[in-house]
Amino acid sequence: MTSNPSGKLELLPAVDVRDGQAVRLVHGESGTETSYGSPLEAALAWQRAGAEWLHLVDLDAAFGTGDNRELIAGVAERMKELHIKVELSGGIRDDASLAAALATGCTRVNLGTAALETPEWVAKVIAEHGDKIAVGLDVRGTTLRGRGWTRDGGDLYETLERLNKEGCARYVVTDIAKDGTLQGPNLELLRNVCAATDRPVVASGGVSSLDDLRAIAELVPLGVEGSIVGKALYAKAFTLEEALEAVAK
Ligand SMILES: O=C(O)c1ccccc1N[C@@H]1O[C@H](COP(=O)(O)O)[C@@H](O)[C@H]1O
Repeated sequence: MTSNPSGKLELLPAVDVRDGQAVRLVHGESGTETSYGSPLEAALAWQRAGAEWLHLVDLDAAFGTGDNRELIAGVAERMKELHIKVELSGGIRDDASLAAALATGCTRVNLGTAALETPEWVAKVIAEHGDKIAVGLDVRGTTLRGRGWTRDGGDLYETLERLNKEGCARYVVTDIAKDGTLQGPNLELLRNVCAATDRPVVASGGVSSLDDLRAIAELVPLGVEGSIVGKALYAKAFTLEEALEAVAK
C-alpha cells in the first residue's frame, strides 16, 4: 500500500538526548554513548541542512534514569517556530508525560514501552489523539523490547495485529540489532511489517549510506513513509543535503 502521496521517502534526522547532550548509542545500549554536544545546535544544523522532520528522543526518560524534559521542550518549541515537524519519543507512558509531550507542539509522539505494558491506556490515547500517536516497534528478531530496550515485551506480529485493530495510525520500526551500527537497514523486517499493516511505517536502524536510503525508498510503494537517520549523519558518512537529494523524486 502507498501511504505517502508524494511518493517521496521522508527523512527524520535523529537527536537523542542523554544527560543534556546529543548522543548516539550502539544497539541502544546504555554506556555506549558518543556525545555530539548541544541537542539544540544539532537540531538547528539539521534544520539548516533542509530537514522537514526531527526525531527527538529523551533517552534518560526511556531508560528511567531521569529526563531531559525542559531541554527537549525547548528544542521542540524552537523547531515548531522554524516549521520543522517533530516526532517526540522516550518516556511517554502515562497521561502526564503524554500531556507534557503534546504541549511542546510536537507533530506526533512515539510510544514504546507503554504499548507493551499498558495496552488499555495506549488504545485510549490512540482513540483520543489519532495520528498524533505513533507506536515504536523496537525489535530484536521478532521480539519487542521496552524499558530502554532492556526487557522483552511480546511478539511483534501479535502486537501489530492488536494495534491495527485499535486504530494505531503509524509505526516506527527499529531493528535494535542494527541501530547505531552503520550495518544497513533490515529491509526484510520492513517488508514483513508492511505486509502486516496498512498503516505507514517509519524505518529506523542501520542506515549507513545513500544506497541504504535509496533501498528504503524502494519500499515506499509497500507503505514505508520515512526513515530515521542517526549515526550516519553524525559520523559524516553523508550530509543531510545529499540524503535529501538521494530520495527526492
Ligand atoms: O533511540 C534509541 O537509541 C533508544 C535506545 C534505547 C531505548 C530507547 C530508544 N529510543 C526511543 O525511545 C522510545 C521508547 O521510549 P519508551 O519506551 O516509550 O519510554 C522508542 O520509541 C525509541 O524511539
